[in-house]
Amino acid sequence: MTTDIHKHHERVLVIDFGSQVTQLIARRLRESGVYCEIHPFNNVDEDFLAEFGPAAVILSGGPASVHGEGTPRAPQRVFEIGVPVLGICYGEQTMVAQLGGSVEPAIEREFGRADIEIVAESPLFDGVGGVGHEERVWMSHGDRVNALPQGFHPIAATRHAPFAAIADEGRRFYGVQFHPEVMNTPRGAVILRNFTHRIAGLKGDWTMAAFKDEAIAKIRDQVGDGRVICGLSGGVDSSVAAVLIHEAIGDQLTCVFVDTGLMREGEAEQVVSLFREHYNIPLVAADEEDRFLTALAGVDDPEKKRKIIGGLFIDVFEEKAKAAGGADFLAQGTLYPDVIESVSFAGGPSVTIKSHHNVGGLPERMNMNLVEPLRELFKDEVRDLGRELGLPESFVGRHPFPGPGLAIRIPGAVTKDKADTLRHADRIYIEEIRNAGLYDSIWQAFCVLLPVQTVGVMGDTRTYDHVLALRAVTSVDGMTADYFPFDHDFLGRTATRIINAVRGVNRVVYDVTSKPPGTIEWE
Ligand SMILES: Nc1ncnc2c1ncn2[C@@H]1O[C@H](COP(=O)(O)OP(=O)(O)OP(=O)(O)O)[C@@H](O)[C@H]1O
Ligand SMILES: O=c1[nH]c(=O)c2[nH+]cn([C@@H]3O[C@H](COP(=O)(O)O)[C@@H](O)[C@H]3O)c2[nH]1
Ligand SMILES: NC(=O)CC[C@H](N)C(=O)O
Ligand SMILES: [Mg+2]
Repeated sequence: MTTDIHKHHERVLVIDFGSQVTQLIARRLRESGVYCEIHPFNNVDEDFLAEFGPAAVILSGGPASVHGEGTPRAPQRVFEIGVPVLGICYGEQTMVAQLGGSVEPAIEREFGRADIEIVAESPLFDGVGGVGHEERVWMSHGDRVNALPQGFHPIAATRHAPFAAIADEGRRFYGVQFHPEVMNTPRGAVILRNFTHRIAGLKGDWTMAAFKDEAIAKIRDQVGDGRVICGLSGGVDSSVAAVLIHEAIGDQLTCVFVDTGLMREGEAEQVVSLFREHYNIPLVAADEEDRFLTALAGVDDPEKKRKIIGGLFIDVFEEKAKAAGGADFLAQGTLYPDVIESVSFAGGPSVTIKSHHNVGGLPERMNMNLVEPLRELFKDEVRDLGRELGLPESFVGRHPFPGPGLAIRIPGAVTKDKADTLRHADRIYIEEIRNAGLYDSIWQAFCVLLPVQTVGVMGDTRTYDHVLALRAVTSVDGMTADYFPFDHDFLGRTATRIINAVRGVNRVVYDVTSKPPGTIEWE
């Protein structure tokens, strides 16, 4: 259902018809200071609409065809509550069909870039252009509107889609065949902002400062005088969650940092000093290197490694919670993308690619309630909140780091020696990335120590050492990723430095695989 936070803000409801890019609608709105939530079309009924009380509604795109039988529709009530409605692609098509117009398979389908021509003045195109202006947009559709409902007129057209944008200015209903939410529609954000700010009259009251105060009040309310335990990894999400909760309830919070022996160089020290010394947050640092390495000895199957690590995390949390006198709540850094229920048209079970370690299994076994203060936020918003809370940039801007740590960057059996080698190489690689000013342009970068030895020659001697792979990707949410296009100078310089400095490595390669078909990590 809806969250409590929204009650204090102007809010937009995004009704999801299953488009691949629905999340981007929410991002664009949030970027302009508007709070919104995404809900699947089949969860939005009259009661829900009344409770949510949207100031405007956006209907997303989707894979179905409006003229197909039994395809999704927006709840008719959406058009009766007197708020502005914007239909995007499928959203435009279903709005047209539901209000008395019609949709047909297009003669020419349009995928990719297209130019629309504005054919009537409309507040939707304020600052974009007037009649006759051509604007670059991104299209992805096989159907098109061929007759408008009463009250509508076209405001933009393409050669193949005479109703590329439509408006009923009286009722404040708008439809666009293109996707304003994607970056490939350069002025899409302006168009969405026109809808929320000019047409719906929203002020944009969603700021991290406001969020912070409300979240603190909400945590106090939920936790009362209970005790909270929080797994702290030193990553962005758990760090921000911990600092926020600490502001709310102080010493009722205990953080547990597990040093798995599979962390990056200096990481354990940094986490402990930041949280103990700078924030004075009670932190149990559990040095469990031996335990993790012993449990992993000789295990080379990636899934087995992940399961062993996940299980040990739970054991350690359980022990530390008991030692701290028990806990009533478990804090997690769950983010909004983890929460959104996406609409699945494909059906059928999905396959497990990797068992991501998570502490989600913990509460049931330990009988604790969850505190998840970041559930409404995207990662970049979490970073903003971290800044708002005064977390140093060195934490806020960090690349994500997986819970299983270096274990999944050492294909084959993990040993302490290998972990040390990898740590050393990784430190140099990241240093080179920082020196080149590239750290913030890369979403995640790391080294992988391969279980392959090759022959080399160093100082006239034969070597027979390991191959190290460098990985760096760009991404928005880790779901898809592209390899980062380093220049050859950078790669050459970094390879030389690593081979000279790191014992046990005599060859360096760069991974140029995107995701899909690869994954970001190698295991
Ligand atoms: N070494 C660790 N010690 C304690 N808890 C951990 C550790 N590693 C992971 N966790 C727990 O698992 C959760 C999920 O890890 P995840 O890597 O997804 O998030 P994060 O580390 O907070 O942020 P980031 O995505 O930036 O790395 C963390 O929020 C934290 O609660
Ligand atoms: O907390 C985590 N526990 C895990 O078990 C785990 N496995 C992968 N990752 C991180 O998730 C993102 C996507 O990784 P993949 O493309 O390799 O699946 C990347 O950012 C990975 O680093 C994990 N994070
Ligand atoms: N991107 C969309 O929303 C596509 C809508 C519809 N499936 C079409 O092909 O026209
Ligand atoms: Mg992490």
